Formats: sequence, C-alpha cells, structure tokens
Amino acid sequence: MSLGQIIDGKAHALRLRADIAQAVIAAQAAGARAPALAVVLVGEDPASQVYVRNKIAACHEAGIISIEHRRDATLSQAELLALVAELNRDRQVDGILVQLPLPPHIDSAAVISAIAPDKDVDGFHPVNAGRLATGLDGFVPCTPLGCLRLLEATLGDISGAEAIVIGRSNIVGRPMASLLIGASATVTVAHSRSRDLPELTRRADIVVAAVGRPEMVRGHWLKPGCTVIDVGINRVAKESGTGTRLVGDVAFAEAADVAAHITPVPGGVGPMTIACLLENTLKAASRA
Ligand SMILES: Nc1nc(=O)c2c([nH]1)NC[C@@H]1CN(c3ccc(C(=O)N[C@@H](CCC(=O)O)C(=O)O)cc3)C=[N+]21
Ligand SMILES: [Mg+2]
Repeated sequence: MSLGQIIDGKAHALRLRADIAQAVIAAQAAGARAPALAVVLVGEDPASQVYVRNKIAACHEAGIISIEHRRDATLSQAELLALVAELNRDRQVDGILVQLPLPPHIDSAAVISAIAPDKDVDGFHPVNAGRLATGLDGFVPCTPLGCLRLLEATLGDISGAEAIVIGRSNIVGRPMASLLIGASATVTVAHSRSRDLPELTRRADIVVAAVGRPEMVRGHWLKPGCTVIDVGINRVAKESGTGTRLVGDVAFAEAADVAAHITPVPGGVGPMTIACLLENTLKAASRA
C-alpha cells in the first residue's frame, strides 16, 4: 500500500512544453524567427538514438527548429571540434547539444569546452557551471533544473528544508546541489565514499537520488513524509521471463510507503529533462 503521492513528471513536462510553445508563438508574433537547436549525434548507441529522436520530436511540437548532425563513430575529435566551431559561428543556430556519451577516442570535456557558452543549452560548459556555482544567470543542466521545477511545484518554498543529493556528477549531482543552495535549502552531497548513507538520508526532507545504481535507496533510509526525486534510469533484466524493465535509483514500492511525494521511473524526471532543454533553447534564442 502506497501512502506517497506520485509526482506526475510527464504531466508537469507537458504543461511546461505547452507554455514554451505559447512563448515561441508570441516571440514570432513580435517579429523573432523560430528558435533553432543543433543536435549532434556521433555513433550508433541505441539509447542515444532514442533520446535524440524524442528531443527532436519535442522541439518540433513546440515550434523549435531542430537541425540534426549525425556522424559515424569513426569521426575524429578534430572533425567534431570543427563542426562545433561551425555551429558556434552560425547565426541561425541558438542552441547546441552534443549528445553524450561520445565514442571513447573523443575527449568529451574538450568538446563541451569548445561550445560557445551562450549556445550551451545543456549547461555543461565550465563557464555555465561557474555561473551556476556563483549565482549568476546562465544555462542550468536540464536534469537538475527539471528536478527543481518538480520540487517547487510539489512543495512550494523549500527554504530551510534539509536536502540530500546522492551523487556528485557534473551533469546532475553538483548542479543540483547549487540549485538547492540557491533555493535556500540546507544541502548535503553524499557519494560512494560517504559514511552511513542511510543515516544521512534519514535526516532529509528532500532526497535527490542520482547515483546510477538500481534501487539502491531503500524505504527504511527515508524520513516519513519526505519528498523523493529519483533521477536514475537503469535498465535491468525482468525477474520473470525475457526482456528488461526500467528502474530508478530508489526502491520505489517501499519508498512510496514512507515518502509523502515521490517521482516514478519512467514518467518522473526524464520527461522534465526534455522540457527543460526546450526551455533553455527558448532562453538561448531570446538572448540572441
Ligand atoms: N548532451 C546530453 N544532454 C542530455 O541531457 C543527455 C545526454 N547528453 N545523454 C543522455 C542523457 C539521458 N537523458 C534523458 C532524457 C530524457 C529521458 C526520458 O525522457 N525518459 C523517459 C523515458 C525513458 C525510457 O523509456 O527509456 C522517462 O523517464 O519517463 C531520459 C534520459 C538526457 N541526456
Ligand atoms: Mg541533461
């Protein structure tokens, strides 16, 4: 039996996408051209193909032009850097997204650093990471931005709340911690070396799980009435029969018995990531 209210990320994302579509129409009525996002996909990774397809479909629905640049996995780093430089110069391109992961012979950090910071709609460039960490306006990574939007929609003001972020990646954990600090929460960042993670987690009013370990966060780790945001997307073998299913970093059924609010996987954070990419692309176009 579940006590927790399930946070409908899909519904929140659809509302945000409808708002963005309206804003795109309004900007065009005022004489602007449609926002344009360049999406670069290197190689044939099946998950990346699906993500890119979903991003492009969401752009289209919001009136955002997407320009896909597919290259095969043998593309050299120099060739990719040349493509990024061309997109930086292209005045018709507002946002640039280079889908990760890149093939192993390419240095992702070098590619990310080559993107013009004001076209970096992923918010991964060190300049945008620095802007976020210092409280300046810039591009915020889509996944943590989506998590903050869900928290604020669910809880309203979170100032003074105790939050724990489990995971310290540049893509989710660190920027999530910065956003929570900006919202005046009291923030703990835990990771694989943290001592007594269950005890730390039990203190928290807000738990953001972004470790990439299937169902690691257990129900008895949680404070009753807390809010759980599950960033994990783990494909695991089904118990019975063949095929795989998607699970988060949180053991959902037992966590839902303890938490007041919890995001599901799928249908939680993932759809908000895409909606926030559109939000960032609109922002990039508005600043041009
Ligand atoms: N440059 C770059 N930027 C990214 O933002 C980026 C990336 N590379 N590489 C891969 C990750 C992953 N990511 C997701 C986006 C949407 C869902 C999503 O919509 N998930 C759905 C469905 C999941 C499914 O069925 O597979 C859900 O959770 O309900 C998931 C994951 C963006 N990423
Ligand atoms: Mg992201």
